[in-house]
Amino acid sequence: MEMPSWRRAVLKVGSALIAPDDAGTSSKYLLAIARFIIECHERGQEIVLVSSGSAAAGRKHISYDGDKLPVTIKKAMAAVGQTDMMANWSRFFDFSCAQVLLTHGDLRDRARYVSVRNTLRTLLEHNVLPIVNENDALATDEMKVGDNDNLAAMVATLVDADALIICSDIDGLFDADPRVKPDAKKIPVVDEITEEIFALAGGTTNKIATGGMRTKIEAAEKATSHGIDTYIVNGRKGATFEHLLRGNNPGTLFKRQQDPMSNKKHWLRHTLISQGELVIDDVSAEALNRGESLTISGIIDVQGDFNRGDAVVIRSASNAEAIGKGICQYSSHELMHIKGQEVSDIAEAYGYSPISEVIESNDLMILEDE
Ligand SMILES: Nc1ncnc2c1ncn2[C@@H]1O[C@H](COP(=O)(O)OP(=O)(O)O)[C@@H](O)[C@H]1O
Ligand SMILES: N[C@@H](CCC(=O)OP(=O)(O)O)C(=O)O
Repeated sequence: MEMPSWRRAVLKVGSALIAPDDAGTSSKYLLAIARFIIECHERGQEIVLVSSGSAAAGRKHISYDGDKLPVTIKKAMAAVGQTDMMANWSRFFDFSCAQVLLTHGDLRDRARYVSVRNTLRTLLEHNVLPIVNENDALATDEMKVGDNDNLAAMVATLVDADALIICSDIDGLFDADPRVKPDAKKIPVVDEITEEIFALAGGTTNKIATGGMRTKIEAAEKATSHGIDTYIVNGRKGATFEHLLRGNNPGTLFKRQQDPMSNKKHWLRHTLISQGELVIDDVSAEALNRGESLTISGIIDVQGDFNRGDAVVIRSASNAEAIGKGICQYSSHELMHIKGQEVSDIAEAYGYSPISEVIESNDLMILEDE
């Protein structure tokens, strides 16, 4: 099967390929992947590599016998394994590699998001191979993306890639986990990611991997909604990369949506985590649907504890469904005092005149827009 051509791709490589035998990093599978990256460079196709495997690589430096790794041990393994993982990649290339360690905190802050985007674009302009991983050594639960499939999708939208290629230890998405159901069938193309597609996904049996199939489908959902074709392929097979170079689809292709979201709306929808909720009246809900901003007078209720600049979900009082998400210019504490009031009344009562826009239309994403 033919695959669409691409100019810039994000290539995600899972832990099972970096450190396959529980004995630190290995070149066993990376050689074919590195050859693929070199060939893409020679053709003028740009690659951003998102590489897992720091914790898997670090296992040989920090011994731990228990079954479930404590977070501190995993972080220590990631810190020591990250340098091994980078060194293992670098030795394959004549061009330079750059280490870029990110957390979700870097991606949900718009200024930091734009800054990372500029850095990655500059590295590509200078023919440097960016190698991205989550900054596991210091990321806390609140700060982290948590898995590199979703991180790779966020990076793909960040650099406006045309393709996201997720290299795993399996041939693609099957109608059930083939390790559990050996007669499961591979699905070559997914036109639309629905709940039925998510229901096919099981977890991982690999102790050091994070996602399993579910996070790969989440990543495909993020990327395809940004107009990025997404592939899940088997990185253990050299033939995979020969197929990719010939323009064939060796795994599962999740087709990009024809009507992708704008970069900022995508960031709001898929990268920002909401910290609270605003319940608004029907008049305001209609105004939002017309593309207007949300004002103080339309707010009926405020839920959660959030600061200025945090993302919040918006619901209308007459409908339980969320209608949108946006960046709030007020904290929950401030809004509790002024919600539902006209600016002139607030000025009279409190002696100051606040801005009436709680969420500007530019910082707002209506869910029906998708
Ligand atoms: N429907 C499915 N199709 C294919 N693989 C599946 C499915 N459900 C669960 N899996 C499991 O997902 C695993 C790949 O995810 P994971 O172990 O996290 O790999 P990686 O380290 O590459 O991210 C496969 O080895 C397979 O056992
Ligand atoms: N950031 C982690 C990997 C997290 C992850 O998603 O792992 P995997 O499921 O193997 O892609 C690491 O480098 O160990």
